[in-house]
Amino acid sequence: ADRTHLPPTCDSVIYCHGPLLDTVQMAGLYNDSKTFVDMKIKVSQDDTLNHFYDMMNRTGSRPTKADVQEFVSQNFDPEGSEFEDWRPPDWKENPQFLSRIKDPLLHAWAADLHRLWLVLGRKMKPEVKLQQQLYSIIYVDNPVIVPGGRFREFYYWDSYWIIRGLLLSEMRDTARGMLSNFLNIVERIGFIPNGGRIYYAMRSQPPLLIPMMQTIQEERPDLPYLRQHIHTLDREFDYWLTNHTVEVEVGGHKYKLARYNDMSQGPRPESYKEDIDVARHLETTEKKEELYAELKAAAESGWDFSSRWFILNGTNKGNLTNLKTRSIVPVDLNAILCWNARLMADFHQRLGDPAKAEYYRALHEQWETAIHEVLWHEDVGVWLDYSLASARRRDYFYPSNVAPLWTGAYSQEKRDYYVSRVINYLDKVKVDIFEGGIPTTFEHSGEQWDYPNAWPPLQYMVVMGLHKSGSAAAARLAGELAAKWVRSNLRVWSRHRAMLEKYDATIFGGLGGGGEYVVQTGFGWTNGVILELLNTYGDVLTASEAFGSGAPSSGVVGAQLGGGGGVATALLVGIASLAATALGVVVYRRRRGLPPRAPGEVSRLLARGKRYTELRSLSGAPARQR
Ligand SMILES: OC[C@H]1O[C@H](O[C@H]2O[C@H](CO)[C@@H](O)[C@H](O)[C@H]2O)[C@H](O)[C@@H](O)[C@@H]1O
Repeated sequence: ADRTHLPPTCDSVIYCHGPLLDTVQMAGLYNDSKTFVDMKIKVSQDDTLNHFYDMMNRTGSRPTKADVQEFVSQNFDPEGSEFEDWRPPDWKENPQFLSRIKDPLLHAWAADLHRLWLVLGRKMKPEVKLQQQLYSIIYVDNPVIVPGGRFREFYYWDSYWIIRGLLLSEMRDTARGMLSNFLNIVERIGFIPNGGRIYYAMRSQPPLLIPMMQTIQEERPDLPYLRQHIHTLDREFDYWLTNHTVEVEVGGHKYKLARYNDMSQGPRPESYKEDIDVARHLETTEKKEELYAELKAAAESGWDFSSRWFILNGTNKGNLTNLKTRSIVPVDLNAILCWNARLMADFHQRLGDPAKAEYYRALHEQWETAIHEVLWHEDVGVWLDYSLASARRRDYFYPSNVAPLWTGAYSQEKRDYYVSRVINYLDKVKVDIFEGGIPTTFEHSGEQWDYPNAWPPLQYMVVMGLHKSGSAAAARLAGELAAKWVRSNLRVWSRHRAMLEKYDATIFGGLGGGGEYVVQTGFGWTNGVILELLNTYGDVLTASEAFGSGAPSSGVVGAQLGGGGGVATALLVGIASLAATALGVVVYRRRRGLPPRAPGEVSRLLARGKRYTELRSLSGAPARQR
């Protein structure tokens, strides 16, 4: 397709396209390409460009790295220059939800996480509003809570979990301020960009604005606020309907479903060199542009990057050059949009607009039908992504396969049926045998949204989907998965005093990795998810569990000991861990009705120093390739 008529990622000839960006980013001055595009221009855009061309003339258009570094130092202030000190005024000690957390260790940890909002709050200096052209940050009136680390600005889908966490912390003004920022941005830009920088302004992220409004309304109903902003919500929904839907024909019927997309030219400015390098082997500009579009669409999905978006000979093998994000209809995106339609019908009903309510009700029904007809698979017992390229399902495990349970995007009359099939599916793929959480995929591509990484929003979707499904078996599984996630996060916290953006599913207390930047700490959505799990399970959940319960015991012992050093402690932890793992194998197999392992088999594996990871091969799950 011809993409030459499309606009660049944004107008700025400094932050989004043009020779200056190309020269600086290709010089590779920083470990992280995002550093440069987050810097503030010292003087004016025109002066900066003049200084750039002076430097190019001086060096015969072949500047050395040192020349480029000097130019940047002279013309730009460091990243993060747009913020001033800010303490959220609505932060207070001891919000009520803490009292629901019975276990003293978990209680103390929750109080620490509540305190982290103070660290992650960002308020823009007034001059940012007056001199937008000197910054890449998108100005918003209200302070925000950011994810943390290199993510110094708001992120669209992250903010859903952040806002929920803030409400538990009784930080209503901050939460509502963030929602108001988003509503204001939809009015200014027409949709919510991936994140709060102009270089993100041509793509979005999973559409959670309408659920954010629902979250705020649920916590404290405010009809006038809803009325004031309902048209903005209409606009956000319409953006997705207009720019992201495709027609899918199955069994002679046509259905409308959504997929991620991109309508701009050029590589991602924040990962400029990385994208140019991936596209390097392609001969034509047209082919390069197609690949850039796939990269940007993958970033829009929030799963940047993942084998989930690879298509190679009809499989999910390959690498970034095989990205075909735009050709895949994802379960989670459609589950979220179906939910959006239901919420919008409800909002309009509450506001006394039956015509609009009916419009969204019809859309919701169509979406629900399409999800069932195209994405649900009776033989597998779950929803699966759909490939537009091959007109076939993509039968791979992703936590997002069960997203319709979370968003309620299925016929409620058949609830028990869907729920029991999904539990069987999760059991079949052995989703609960991983020591550190649910892995993102079973493919080890080296990308960050792949095995063995485990991401907070995905744990949340599965746990909450099961938790609220009304089935006792589902609730039990939800509780087990939640306990494992909470304890593994706690393990990392007790060792490193850090909350991470992602973890390693295969190691209790394991750190996430892979992808194009190092694992980040902070971390907005991680804290939000843990706070909500602690709020949900705090009356029964403990930081450790007694032996023999089938829970992952190996790391729990360490967490109890606070990850302390010393040979004796390490030995104790080691012995207890081996015993617990052996016991875990027995319990795991018994619970699933599997015959016990041959005598000595488990101890032989344990003696080889392999621990819980081996449980996966013992039970048939893929082995870790790292
Ligand atoms: O700079 C690379 C990419 O970084 C972001 O993606 C990752 O972090 C986000 C913030 O936590 C998260 O929303 C996203 O799911 C992560 O993959 C950014 O969103 C991407 O657009 C960007 O290319």
